[in-house]
Amino acid sequence: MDTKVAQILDGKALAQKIYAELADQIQSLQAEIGRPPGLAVLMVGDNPASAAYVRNKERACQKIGIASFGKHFPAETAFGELEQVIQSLNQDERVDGILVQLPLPPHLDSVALLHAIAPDKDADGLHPVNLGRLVRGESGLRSCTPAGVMRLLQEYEIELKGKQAVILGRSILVGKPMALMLLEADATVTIAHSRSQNLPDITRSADILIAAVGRPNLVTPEMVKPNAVVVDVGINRVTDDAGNSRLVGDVQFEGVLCVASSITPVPGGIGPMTVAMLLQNTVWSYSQKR
Ligand SMILES: NC(=O)C1=CN([C@@H]2O[C@H](COP(=O)(O)OP(=O)(O)OC[C@H]3O[C@@H](n4cnc5c(N)ncnc54)[C@H](OP(=O)(O)O)[C@@H]3O)[C@@H](O)[C@H]2O)C=CC1
Ligand SMILES: Nc1nc(=O)c2c([nH]1)NC[C@@H]1CN(c3ccc(C(=O)N[C@@H](CCC(=O)O)C(=O)O)cc3)C=[N+]21
Repeated sequence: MDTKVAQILDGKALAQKIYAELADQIQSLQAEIGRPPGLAVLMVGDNPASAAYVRNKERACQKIGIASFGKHFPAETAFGELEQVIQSLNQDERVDGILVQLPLPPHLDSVALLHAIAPDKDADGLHPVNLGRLVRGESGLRSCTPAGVMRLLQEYEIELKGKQAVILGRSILVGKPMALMLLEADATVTIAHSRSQNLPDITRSADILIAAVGRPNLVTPEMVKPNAVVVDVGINRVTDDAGNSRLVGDVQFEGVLCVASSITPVPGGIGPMTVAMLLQNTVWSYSQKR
């Protein structure tokens, strides 16, 4: 008997296509605006995973012609200093997008810091004004990871209308905005979290299953409905028996590959899409300066 294998939803390839489109857009806008777009990424402390993400963003910016204003601060930096930096970036006419890398060291109030970012420069879509627009279904700057999931599903023409969508995770960065975007696309949406009971019963009802938890192998083949679409947002660094470190998602990939109809890989799935949406948001803010 042949074993059926799911279609791989290739986020890396789609991200490359989006970069090419953004590079063209920047070229034509630059003649009008007279400067390149600018993105400022603030990182506080030394989180190795964040450092890799920041490097990826800088590389992508360079490739398509966005100026990066990266700033790295020691872990013990005071709230007031970061707030002042954000205020000066809010005023800086060369900067179209500002992102504060999360999580922040525990002494810093991340919500208060996110509120300090000017809503029209909020490339991460996490300011209350932008989250409010999303709740209302208005256009605006949208959270990059869920926007990247939607764009990837759209690229592969995956039907969402009327389908059962289940999201594992309810963070403000991923789970909650993901639920709102799927709802906007007319899916029937369920959000599960660490207190949800009978998780496998919930996940087995999903036509579209989104895992955004941060636990390797949380989603096993038994938890997946045959022919479901499985989106793995999780990014976890694990070390194997030989001592080699690698990235895995929240989904037991090899097992679920034989149950699902489509699946996103890690790496090469939603990670690259997140970076592409961040740059798309930056270019959108930039285009408003015409
Ligand atoms: N691909 C990408 O571009 C991105 C990937 N990520 C990755 O996505 C993952 C989630 O990120 P983020 O949302 O920021 O993480 P958070 O830690 O903020 O949220 C995790 C969520 O998972 C829930 N949860 C924890 N354990 C379980 C469980 N056993 N069963 C069901 N739900 C559970 C939590 O529930 P509760 O609310 O009850 O605590 C919480 O809602 C991480 O691996 C992160 O690295 C994040 C951003 C971008
Ligand atoms: N304010 C804020 N916004 C975020 O969006 C945000 C954040 N903070 N903090 C950390 C998480 C994590 N995150 C990733 C994005 C892309 C990759 C990515 O590009 N991953 C590649 C591989 C990268 C590698 O190999 O190092 C991939 O999955 O193929 C990873 C992780 C965004 N986050």
